Amino acid sequence: MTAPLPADLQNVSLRFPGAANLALEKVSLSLQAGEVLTILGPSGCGKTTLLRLIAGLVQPESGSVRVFGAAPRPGEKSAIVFQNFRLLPWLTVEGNVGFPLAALSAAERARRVADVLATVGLSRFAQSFPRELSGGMQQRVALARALAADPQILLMDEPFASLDAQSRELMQAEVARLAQSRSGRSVVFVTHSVDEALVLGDRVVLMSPRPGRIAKCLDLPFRGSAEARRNHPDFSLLRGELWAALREMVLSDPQSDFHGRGFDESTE
Ligand SMILES: Nc1ncnc2c1ncn2[C@@H]1O[C@H](COP(=O)(O)OP(=O)(O)OP(=O)(O)O)[C@@H](O)[C@H]1O
Repeated sequence: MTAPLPADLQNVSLRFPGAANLALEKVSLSLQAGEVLTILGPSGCGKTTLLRLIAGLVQPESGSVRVFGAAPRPGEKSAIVFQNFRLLPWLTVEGNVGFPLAALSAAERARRVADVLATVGLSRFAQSFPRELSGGMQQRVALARALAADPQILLMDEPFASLDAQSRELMQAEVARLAQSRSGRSVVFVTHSVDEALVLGDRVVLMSPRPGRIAKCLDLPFRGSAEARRNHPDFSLLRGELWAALREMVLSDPQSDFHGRGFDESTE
């Protein structure tokens, strides 16, 4: 018997109460063990909703969502890292990271917290408060908190969007390292950045809005470091292809601020 997939969505449709459009329409997607799936698409195409379905935080109207062969339950197999960190300001780094581990004994909790803080390079800051840390470090704490529960699926919702360019690159390298270091853990990474999707993903899923659908799924022909990927002969080609598809979606979407506007390629 083959092992159940980390996540398997079949023909999933979902409409939020009162909404004119389906947030997702007939989305089918499978997540393999150990893979990094990057999800790219314009605002409102349902990227976050897709993550929330896998996390068991929302239910499909029709179709099925299975996580390791069962209906997903929040906090069971997956953990989410958000764009805005969501740290508790009155707790230290150690307190924040250990927060979801309340059910464990104090000794086991301390061991796990020390472990994940070492993984993200923050052992020296265990007693600091979030306000004493840079944005990049706060996002490392959020990542450590997600890893503390040892989830089999790490769901990342534009986690580096509010970081400066340098911190973002360092954090991307961190995620790439994590993805490679523990075989079996899968990552679903939502981003608005074509570059980030290509630098981190094994596969890139491009979504289109209103209703949210999967427009394209690319199996990337490169792996490894950001530098190795950028030097691959197909990198620019895929980057151009994804950009063109995104631009077309945004320009043809009546609800987009850019609807109907033409861009002169030479001035970009
Ligand atoms: N709780 C909710 N109630 C009502 N509508 C919602 C809710 N959450 C999302 N939506 C709507 O569902 C659609 C998909 O939203 P979602 O947040 O998944 O998109 P997204 O691709 O993640 O967008 P962004 O890139 O702007 O974060 C949007 O039209 C959004 O307005």
